[in-house]
Amino acid sequence: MALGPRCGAIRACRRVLERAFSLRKAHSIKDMENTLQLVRNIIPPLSSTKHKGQDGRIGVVGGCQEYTGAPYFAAISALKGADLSHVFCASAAAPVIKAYSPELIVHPVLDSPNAVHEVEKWLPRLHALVVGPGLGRDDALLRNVQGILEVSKARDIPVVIDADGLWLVAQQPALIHGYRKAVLTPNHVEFSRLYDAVLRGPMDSDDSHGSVLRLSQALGNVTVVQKGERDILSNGQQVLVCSQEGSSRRCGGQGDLLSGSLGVLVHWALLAGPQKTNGSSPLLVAAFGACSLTRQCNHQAFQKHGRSTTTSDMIAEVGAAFSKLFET
Ligand SMILES: NC(=O)C1=CN([C@@H]2O[C@H](COP(=O)(O)OP(=O)(O)OC[C@H]3O[C@@H](n4cnc5c(N)ncnc54)[C@H](O)[C@@H]3O)[C@@H](O)[C@H]2O)[C@@H](O)CC1
Ligand SMILES: Nc1ncnc2c1ncn2[C@@H]1O[C@H](COP(=O)(O)OP(=O)(O)OP(=O)(O)O)[C@@H](O)[C@H]1O
Ligand SMILES: [Mg+2]
Repeated sequence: MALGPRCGAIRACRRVLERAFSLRKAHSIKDMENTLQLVRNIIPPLSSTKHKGQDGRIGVVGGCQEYTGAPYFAAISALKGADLSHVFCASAAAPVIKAYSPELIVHPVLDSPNAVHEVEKWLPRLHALVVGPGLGRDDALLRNVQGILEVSKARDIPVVIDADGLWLVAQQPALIHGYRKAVLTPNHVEFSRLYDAVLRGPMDSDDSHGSVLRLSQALGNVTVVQKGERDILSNGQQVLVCSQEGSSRRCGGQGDLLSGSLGVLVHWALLAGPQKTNGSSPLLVAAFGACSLTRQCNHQAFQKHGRSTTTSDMIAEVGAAFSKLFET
């Protein structure tokens, strides 16, 4: 009997908390829907008057003897929206990547002494670069990639930097400091490494929004996408959260799908400009689009394949996931 009023108070308290939680959830669903609408605004219409290349010519810089899957995943994901997709890789990786797909244009140049020039001559024909998937950490390759980043910046080419490209940036943050056309896509470990290198101290794991915001600011407002259970995105001014439903399957290669699709979305977003993104940064909107797409692919693939889901299964879902999210 004595517990009666206390139980009532606990129930009332729980109702208040549940209501607050469901309001917060409703609010974040509304935010997500508003941002998805901005992504829809930047997608170029398909048209019979366009020529090959107009919807995007994307380059992936990565691929070495050990890693051939990552550059393939990134490049084929880019090609699901773009018209042409190039891979600039080490010579040992090229025949393997070519054999995975006749649809990719593969240049075995990354370990050549002229690597920077060999890539630079293609830059006038490319709209964006994705730098890092499967690059490895060989010093000579990293030096070449440093040169490629420098010439890309000089030509104002947008760059998505992922995987071992982030390793390079952690060694030399000045390489991309203040470059407003760069997007970094670190996973949990890559983010801590970058944060440590740039802010010279461990991140506050209880404040992921603040950590992403501070890293972006410290890099001169470069866009940062911290991948994880929820993806947190910032350009040092705004913070977006993507919690599109995925699954609990965490096979390797999902980040490559994200960076490749982001390559083409970045091009589309910059082409569309801030009037189509309602004043939000086009790069943030593009990044939100790539995060939502990757997570939706993961969700759909998991429905069909469960625990055996692989990144190839997710790539097979790109078309349907894109339609569901962006062509509704
Ligand atoms: N099939 C392929 O060729 C693939 C190649 N990959 C390449 O492999 C190279 C190394 O990439 P890694 O991502 O392994 O980078 P790192 O070598 O920096 O390793 C990161 C480590 O952190 C762990 N990790 C990841 N997320 C974590 C989290 N949330 N919490 C705790 N630990 C976490 C991973 O298991 C991994 O051991 C890159 O070049 C990458 O592109 C990957 O993209 C996966 C697919
Ligand atoms: N715990 C999680 N729950 C749901 N989705 C997640 C979780 N962790 C990562 N993701 C999603 O998986 C995708 C890839 O993120 P991940 O952290 O696996 O990247 P990665 O380690 O770079 O992948 P890769 O193996 O390609 O290198 C992102 O879209 C991210 O949103
Ligand atoms: Mg990765």
